[in-house]
Amino acid sequence: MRVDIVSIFPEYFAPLELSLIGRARATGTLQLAVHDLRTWTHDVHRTVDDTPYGGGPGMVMRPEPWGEALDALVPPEATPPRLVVPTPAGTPFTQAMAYELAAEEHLLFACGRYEGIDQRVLDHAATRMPVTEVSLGDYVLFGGEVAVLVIMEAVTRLLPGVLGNAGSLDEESHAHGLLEAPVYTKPPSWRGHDVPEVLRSGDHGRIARWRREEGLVRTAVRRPDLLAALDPERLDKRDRAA
Ligand SMILES: O=C(OCc1ccccc1)c1cn[nH]c1
Repeated sequence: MRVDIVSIFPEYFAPLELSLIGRARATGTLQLAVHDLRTWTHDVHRTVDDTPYGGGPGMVMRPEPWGEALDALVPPEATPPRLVVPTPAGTPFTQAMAYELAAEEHLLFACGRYEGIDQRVLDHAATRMPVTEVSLGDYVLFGGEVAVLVIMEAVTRLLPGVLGNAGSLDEESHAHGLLEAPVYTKPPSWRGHDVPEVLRSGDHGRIARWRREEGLVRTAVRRPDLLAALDPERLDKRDRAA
């Protein structure tokens, strides 16, 4: 997968050299390039923002630098990338969207700052490539950079070969629409707290049922919204009978 990131703070993305993402880059699974939006400014102050039409607080990112950046990174003959723009006004980012993005050949992340990017940048881009405005949650950050780090981690870990133990993908929270059951490791008793006996029973059917039950209870308590949206097809067949 090829990923381009455009930001006025390219140094935010140094962490993408580390750990499993660093290894995905070293093995060629992920080709990542980070670009400074100011590359595509031409004034002495390298201006990327201006005051908002219609008034209001803050500044808006000017369209021209973004237009030139996208022209440079998406030449007309190239297969267009999906343009991903983190914004509080976006579509909720979910594990399902992480899988969709992980299936793309080329992603281009645009990091907004200030009050956002002039809408015409996205409207024009949409004539040449798919555009996804995505929200990580109902809060406001200073800019899209941190959101891109989150999305990059969620997507990269789904790429083939990135996670050592492939099993850890299909058992994690949100993998089957439920929250994951609690996890334990040695010692069997710690500060007066014991590991649930079932997990040490060796009875794998019983353990699987316990984990599903615990996941259901957690989901009902913490995320009733997920329970309402639960697709019975994704539940284990034994649960559907229950
Ligand atoms: O703050 C966010 O993105 C950065 C951003 C982009 C445009 C204008 C202001 C801030 C964000 C919050 N949830 N998901 C994304």
